[in-house]
Amino acid sequence: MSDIQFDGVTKVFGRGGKPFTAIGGIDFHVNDNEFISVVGPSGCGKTTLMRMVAGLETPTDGEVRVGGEKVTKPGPDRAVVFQQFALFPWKTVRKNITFGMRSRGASKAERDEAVAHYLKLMKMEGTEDSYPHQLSGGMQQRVAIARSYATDPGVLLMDEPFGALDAQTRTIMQEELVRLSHVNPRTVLFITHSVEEAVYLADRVVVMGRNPGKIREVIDVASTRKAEKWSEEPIDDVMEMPSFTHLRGQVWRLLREEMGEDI
Ligand SMILES: Nc1ncnc2c1ncn2[C@@H]1O[C@H](COP(=O)(O)OP(=O)(O)OP(=O)(O)O)[C@@H](O)[C@H]1O
Repeated sequence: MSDIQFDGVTKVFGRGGKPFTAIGGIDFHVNDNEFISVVGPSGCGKTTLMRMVAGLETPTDGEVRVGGEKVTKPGPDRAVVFQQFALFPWKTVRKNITFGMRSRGASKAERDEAVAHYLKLMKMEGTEDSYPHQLSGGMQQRVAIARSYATDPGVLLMDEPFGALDAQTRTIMQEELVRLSHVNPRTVLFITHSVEEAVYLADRVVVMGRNPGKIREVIDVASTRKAEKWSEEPIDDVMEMPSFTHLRGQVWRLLREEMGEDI
């Protein structure tokens, strides 16, 4: 089980000698294998929330539990994918993908199998021996995603993973992530500034508000996706469906209210 439980999670930072409440008491449950997108105005605490699940930041009050265990430090059960690809430039694609597996003591046969499996899923066969600088930005990010899956974490934490990609590559990556999450379901927290991306990918979209950071509303997408068979259609067609534009409008309205004078 890799569910995530937030219980009264509060984070206070010291800023300029004064306490600043970045997250003001969040209670929320992410189900095992559920895909959650998180949207909200800049500075509402999305990254801070994710860092607390990753164990890179400790709540000032309350607690985060993953699979029932209180998070106190980073662990192999939680993989993080950031906007910057964060590959090792001096290692080949193969070695980048298997990095976490090696430190876990996986055998060569297991590593070879994982490389073949994920490169096939990512449509990147034949790039095993390439170095990151020989790949496009989209390909590098696919390797980063393959690496995070290869360590077999229960929870994937993605902070604007497609933010640095051009629009076309981003669309391809979104489709691939949906495909991957069918073949290889994981509990995912996905931060994005794109409302379309949030709605397209998620089972539920969490809209956050700020001052202090809190959950404003949670919007269910999974039931609509299933009823309208989104996964059988190409992304461009899904984004034109009334069921999609309705949900997108709902998230937009909430965000607009939260952003107030900023837009
Ligand atoms: N280490 C820190 N020390 C002090 N303040 C911090 C620290 N980290 C984050 N903050 C503050 O906490 C608030 C939330 O930051 P966070 O990066 O989590 O927001 P965000 O929603 O991810 O923003 P963005 O969408 O712009 O990336 C911001 O006001 C930020 O300045």
